[in-house]
Amino acid sequence: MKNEEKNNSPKVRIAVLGNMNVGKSALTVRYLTRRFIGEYRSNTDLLYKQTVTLESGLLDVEIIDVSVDDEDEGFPIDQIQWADAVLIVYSITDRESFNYAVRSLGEIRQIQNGPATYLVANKADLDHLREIPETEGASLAASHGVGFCEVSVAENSPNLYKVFEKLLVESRARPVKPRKFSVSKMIGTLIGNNGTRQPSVNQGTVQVCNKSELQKTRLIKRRQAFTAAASL
Ligand SMILES: Nc1nc2c(ncn2[C@@H]2O[C@H](COP(=O)(O)OP(=O)(O)OP(=O)(O)O)[C@@H](O)[C@H]2O)c(=O)[nH]1
Repeated sequence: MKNEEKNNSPKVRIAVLGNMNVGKSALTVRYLTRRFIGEYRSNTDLLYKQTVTLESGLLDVEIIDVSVDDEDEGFPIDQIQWADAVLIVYSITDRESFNYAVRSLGEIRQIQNGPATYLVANKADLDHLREIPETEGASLAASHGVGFCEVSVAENSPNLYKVFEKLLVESRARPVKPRKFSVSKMIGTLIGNNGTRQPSVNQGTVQVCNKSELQKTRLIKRRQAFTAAASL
């Protein structure tokens, strides 16, 4: 945590939130590595760290891929309060994932000085399986005053990069967020204190958060295999 405290470069934290199987991991990994990983299920939060280049210069970005599973019914308020920006993802083929997005937007709305938020409808390539018209997503976003677009992570929609950039730029323009938790304490809570070995994500890192040691070990091994395949 010492490094965390010493690092003075600008930093933005993004939480990627959405129901199961909507493509949160695929979206995050696509943004960070430009690669599409087809099979990427996990039941553990993952924290990605990477330095990205914006027009305004270098920016340290941390992205938490928030895991949702059947037993995990509560809204992940800690992760949302930790974040400067939230990207809510649903799948156009899955009405339940849209309902989850509706609930999440409602929860975020109740947070005072809440995070910059964007709504993303994924799997636009599966139009033949569509359950949610684009207009419905757009009007949901408009009713909460947040940005919206449809993307296909599989087909590498240019819009998905624009969404992350908009959130980063918007978060940078906001006053520094008064944090309820110390950064060190919050990161410690999210990732545990054993973050000694971090596999690389295309010059960034990924850390497993929260769950059992067995899951951590298994997932780190999967990520190492992935990063070996995905490094440019
Ligand atoms: N057709 C299509 N499939 C996609 C797209 N994005 C992701 N997928 C697939 O959707 C499935 C779920 O993707 P994940 O990235 O694991 O989704 P997730 O939201 O992280 O899922 P959880 O781990 O359950 O939280 C995988 O089989 C992906 O290959 C897309 O744009 N189009």
